[in-house]
Amino acid sequence: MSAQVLDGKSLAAQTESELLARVEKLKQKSGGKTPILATILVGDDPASATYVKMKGNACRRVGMDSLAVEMPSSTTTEELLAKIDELNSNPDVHGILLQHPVPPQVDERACFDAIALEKDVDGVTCLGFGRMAMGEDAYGCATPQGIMRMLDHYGVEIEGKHAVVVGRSPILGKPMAMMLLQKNATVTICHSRTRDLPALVAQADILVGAVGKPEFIKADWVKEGAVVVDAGYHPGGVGDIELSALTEKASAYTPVPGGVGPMTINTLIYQSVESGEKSLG
Ligand SMILES: Nc1nc2c(c(=O)[nH]1)N[C@@H](CN(C=O)c1ccc(C(=O)N[C@@H](CCC(=O)O)C(=O)O)cc1)CN2
Repeated sequence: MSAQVLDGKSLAAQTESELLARVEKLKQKSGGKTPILATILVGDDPASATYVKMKGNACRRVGMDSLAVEMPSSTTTEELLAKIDELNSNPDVHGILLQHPVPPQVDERACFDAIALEKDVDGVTCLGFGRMAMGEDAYGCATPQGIMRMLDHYGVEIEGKHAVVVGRSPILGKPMAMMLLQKNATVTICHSRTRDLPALVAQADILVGAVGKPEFIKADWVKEGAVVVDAGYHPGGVGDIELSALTEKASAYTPVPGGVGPMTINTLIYQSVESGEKSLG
């Protein structure tokens, strides 16, 4: 039997029409004000510029505004911290997105953590992560939260399942593992020093590829009937998992493109609308 496609593109589009109505309602209630997402792009990485542009466009599609901040590749940590401080104090800004990666001289963790919790709609602060991991209220990190929203939408059962997350990055693998744990999965986190990765992947009822290497996870490692989530996107339109050979073997999978990527942006926008509602509504 062929696998169910967990279609992030269509779910994101469907959610955008709901968000458009919510923003419209907010405008009426607040005398024409809209939620505003500040996007910060540091340096000239073309892929990052594309993603930030996509985020600005998504804001406009739901009737929100974005405030695009662009800083040169010579930016220092202090300069970026000063900009984040300014945005934290700006009452018209409801969310702040600092695009990753920043140039190497910048202390990215310090800058992420400088974002005020109530404006951390991308879910990148340690405080937000800690609160989420403890089951407290916080905006989830955009990509793993987008994956959780997609699993929920498509009715994928998580409780009691063995979830294997391959990757442990601060804005993907680690929060992904905690979110799955919060939903009562039994979670294994694998990384570059994991021994016998194929054997662990083979145990996954839910497999998340978050390793950042093209087709690193091979189709023949994957258990028959697994739910396969590919959070990678690489040139040539491939993800972290050898997906082409899985369309029959998995029970469900996220395509690349059109799976996790659109849900990342949609979750950022969703959480920005929520933040706008908290302060304008
Ligand atoms: N501060 C952050 N930085 C980064 C994040 C993040 O969530 N927060 N994630 C990635 C990049 N990213 C968003 O920033 C991102 C990557 C890919 C996509 C996407 O929609 N991809 C499409 C295909 C791309 C295309 O058509 O050109 C897809 O998968 O269908 C969205 C967002 C790193 N940085």
